[in-house]
Amino acid sequence: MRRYGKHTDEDDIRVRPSRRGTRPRTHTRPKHEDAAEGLVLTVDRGRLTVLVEDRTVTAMKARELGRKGVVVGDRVAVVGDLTGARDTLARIVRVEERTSVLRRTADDNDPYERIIVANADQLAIVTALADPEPRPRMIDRCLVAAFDAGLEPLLVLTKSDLAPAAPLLDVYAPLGLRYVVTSREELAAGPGTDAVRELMRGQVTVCVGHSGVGKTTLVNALVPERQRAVGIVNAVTGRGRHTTTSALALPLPPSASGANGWVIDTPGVRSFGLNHVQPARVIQAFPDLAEGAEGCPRGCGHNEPDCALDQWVAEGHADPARLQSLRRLLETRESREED
Ligand SMILES: Nc1nc2c(ncn2[C@@H]2O[C@H](COP(=O)(O)OP(=O)(O)OP(=O)(O)O)[C@@H](O)[C@H]2O)c(=O)[nH]1
Ligand SMILES: [Zn+2]
Repeated sequence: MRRYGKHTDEDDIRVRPSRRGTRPRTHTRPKHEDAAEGLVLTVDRGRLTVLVEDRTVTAMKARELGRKGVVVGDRVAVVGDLTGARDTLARIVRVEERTSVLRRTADDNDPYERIIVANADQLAIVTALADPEPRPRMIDRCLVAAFDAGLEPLLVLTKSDLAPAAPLLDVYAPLGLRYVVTSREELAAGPGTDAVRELMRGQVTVCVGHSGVGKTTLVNALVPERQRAVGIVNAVTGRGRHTTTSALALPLPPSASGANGWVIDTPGVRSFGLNHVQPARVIQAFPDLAEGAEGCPRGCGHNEPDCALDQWVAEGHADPARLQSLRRLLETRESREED
């Protein structure tokens, strides 16, 4: 497969023996060596908002990128007018290799699972403890997507004034997830917000949650700059508010330690695509079980009669509750998003 997104200078350097010595000679300069580095903040109908140093630049994909998609979180090389001034348009000429990709689920409007965020470290699954009721199937789907993409899950339980967190936390206890319990009042008070920010320091965190769970309340508390950031995007797109379903990357305020990080809001993204998920990848998030799965038949889905994990657990190598949780997660691949 052709690799894209990686541009090495070797491509442009030809080495040949020289009478004067054996030093490689550069015949052609690297393409776009004057390009600036940028971070894609949001995408709207082919227009990308890219952060270049401290400026927000509008850009388009250069023709030479072909069909390759450019998504929020991508590290890119941009050329052209980088002033960020009104009505200027820069060009994205290169997409750097991605450390992770997150796909949104296929839906009625689009039969394909598409990559929506690149280079994230963490997936914050925002769930209200009540109003609306927690939906464990939905949480499970998000967990599978996170494990598959190699992202660290973080459970953010909101509206703690309405219901206790313990029953839900009990369900997830075998997974040993990181979690935080919060409410609008706690977020408004400050220390509650700091506690959540602390779990996001220096990381790129994607936030996902169903409508009404309090995701906007959370993101607004985490990123006081949000309104301004949305304003900049609106100035670029000429719309009244951020109405696209594109993700939007927002900077966390800097902390005393200097590390800040990014929060990526995902309006309109309700779940993540799981059609491509391989059990072998999900089980990597369960090191205690992964070892036992080495005794499984090839291509084992881990819920068949000859799965070696039953024996592994019976022999006391791992907690039966862990195996139960793994099997429940693997089953979500067959469930529908609405379940
Ligand atoms: N009781 C209670 N209500 C909350 C809390 N956080 C948010 N809400 C309310 O829940 C409703 C939804 O909050 P939002 O922050 O808009 O939720 P959202 O997930 O962004 O929802 P959408 O905007 O529909 O996507 C609003 O009426 C909030 O005032 C909380 O901690 N406790
Ligand atoms: Zn198995």
